[in-house]
Amino acid sequence: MKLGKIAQAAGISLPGSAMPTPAASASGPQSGADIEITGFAIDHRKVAPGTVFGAFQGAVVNGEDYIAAAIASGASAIVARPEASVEGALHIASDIPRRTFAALAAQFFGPFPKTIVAVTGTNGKTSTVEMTRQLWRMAGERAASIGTLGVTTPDESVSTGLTTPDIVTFLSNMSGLAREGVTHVAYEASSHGLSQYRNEGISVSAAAFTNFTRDHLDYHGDMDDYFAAKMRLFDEVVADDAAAIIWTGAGEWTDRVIDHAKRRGLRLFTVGDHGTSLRLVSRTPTQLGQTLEIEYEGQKRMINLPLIGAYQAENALVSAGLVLATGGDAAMVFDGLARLQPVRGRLERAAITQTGAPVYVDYAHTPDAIEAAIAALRPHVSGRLITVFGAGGDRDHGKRAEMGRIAAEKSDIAIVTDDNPRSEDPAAIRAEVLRDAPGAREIGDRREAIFAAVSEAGRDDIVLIAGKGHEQGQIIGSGDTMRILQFDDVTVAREAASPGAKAQ
Ligand SMILES: CC(=O)N[C@H]1[C@@H](OP(=O)(O)OP(=O)(O)OC[C@H]2O[C@@H](n3ccc(=O)[nH]c3=O)[C@H](O)[C@@H]2O)O[C@H](CO)[C@@H](O)[C@@H]1O[C@H](C)C(=O)N[C@@H](C)C(=O)N[C@H](CCC(=O)O)C(=O)O
Ligand SMILES: Nc1ncnc2c1ncn2[C@@H]1O[C@H](COP(=O)(O)OP(=O)(O)OP(=O)(O)O)[C@@H](O)[C@H]1O
Ligand SMILES: N[C@H](CCC[C@H](N)C(=O)O)C(=O)O
Ligand SMILES: [Mg+2]
Repeated sequence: MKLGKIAQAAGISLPGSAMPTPAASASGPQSGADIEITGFAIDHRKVAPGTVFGAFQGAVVNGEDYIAAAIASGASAIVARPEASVEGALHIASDIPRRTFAALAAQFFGPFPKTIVAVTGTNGKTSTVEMTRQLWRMAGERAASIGTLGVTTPDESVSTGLTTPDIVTFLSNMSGLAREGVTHVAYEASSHGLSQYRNEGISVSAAAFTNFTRDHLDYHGDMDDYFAAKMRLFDEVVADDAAAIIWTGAGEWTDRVIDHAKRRGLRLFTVGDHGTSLRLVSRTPTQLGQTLEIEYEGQKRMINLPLIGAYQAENALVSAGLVLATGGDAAMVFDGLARLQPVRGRLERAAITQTGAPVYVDYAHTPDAIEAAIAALRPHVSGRLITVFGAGGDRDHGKRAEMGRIAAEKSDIAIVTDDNPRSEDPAAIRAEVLRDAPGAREIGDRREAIFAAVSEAGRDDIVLIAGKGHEQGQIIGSGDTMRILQFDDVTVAREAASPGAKAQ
């Protein structure tokens, strides 16, 4: 495809073109319009002849340092800041190179599925995109989801390693899905992904907000900065006529999201106790799920959701909002809610101990999520709630003591263990988690901790294993010495619960 055609479709002017744009312009030895483009890359090691290379300043290295190497490998054009030095290829200069790159790449990779929706929020993104995919599938659509669980299509699920893949992977996945006949995609927009323009250039018909609490302050600095990253979804990423599906239970943050959506002129669709589009009138836990009374378009309905916990009801209703706001049929959506399958690693019942106590695996890795997971299980415990959890290394330190405090306060027994120590000393992470957790036990080895919890559990107790959910490994070390040791909470829980189980 010719660069001129790509740039024109993206609204970016190349030298000699009549169409100026304030954000980006191009200069270089030739106009560039006639250059035949073969691909897009953000890593110079993936550049082939005819590639457009995006040279971005990163958290670890400066991609501009690889411009010469990219040109040596055949890059035809470089998207970089105006001050970057580019010799021997067209310099597409931009003050926000990641955005300009995304806009160009999207023209190259399209067409994309017709209905694309995005979900942001501190917790609940994976659950919500997964439930949205399920609701569409039950309504007969060919649907997929992209997020922490990877790319899930009607036929398979493939891991990408990140919640929000890099822009090139994201756009090529999207076009691959379109080629497979997928028409509906729900994707997870993480704050890292949003601040790094990893998901741009496509037409997003609706965006949802689940909640906003502490996480990732290692990367974002403070809550306002973290929130601003998330708000790019509503301010810039979604289409002009998109819908904004907003959970109303997030206090002042809900009001702030509503302000952003209004300012952008989006169609507001509020969901929750105070939702005006989809109202949650009441919620009653049942043995295996919960009954939700909801009100939609003036009509009240009862839904038997086959999942436990307030948080799962919230995510399910936000998913319903996404499907309804993008043209889904109400009767099908509400019938679908009663048939939702559990999301992997989110309050997944992994085993029943020899004494009859259920063992749940959950992905809670923030203070708010630990609280939500415990609250979900509380109505189902007549004995003790035993929580096994830890905090990840090389991530927000400030959340650790808060996670410990909440787990110790809200559980009957809290066991602090390891969860992906990465480059840090695991004992030091545990010490931070234990700081405000009086009475909590410390068992560093995660397998031993799970075995201890399971052997402690009596008939009326429940065990919660939090933090790793669907993850398949324990990440130890970083850089060249990084290793991932196979570890799956569900498998270990089953081993611990089997007759004659031994930790070693
Ligand atoms: C902090 C962070 O988000 N880093 C991600 C980001 O890195 P960056 O842009 O800062 O990249 P960098 O490593 O400094 O390099 C800068 C540029 O030089 C390029 N480069 C680099 C080296 C080289 O030899 N050649 C080269 O061209 C890189 O491709 C990059 O474009 O872009 C990289 C490429 O897309 C990601 O792999 C990398 O994710 C790292 C591995 C990571 O751990 N990210 C986590 C924190 C993350 O993103 N998590 C979120 C949120 C999770 C959630 O709450 O759900 C997620 O969306 O997964
Ligand atoms: N709506 C919610 N409110 C509070 N806590 C929630 C909510 N949804 C999920 N959680 C908690 O957060 C955990 C992670 O859920 P999920 O994977 O859906 O979130 P996420 O936003 O995708 O997380 P990540 O940022 O790691 O990708 C759950 O296991 C649960 O403990
Ligand atoms: N996407 C989240 C997942 C954290 C999961 C937890 N197991 C950990 O390693 O901290 C992150 O990268 O912060
Ligand atoms: Mg996720």
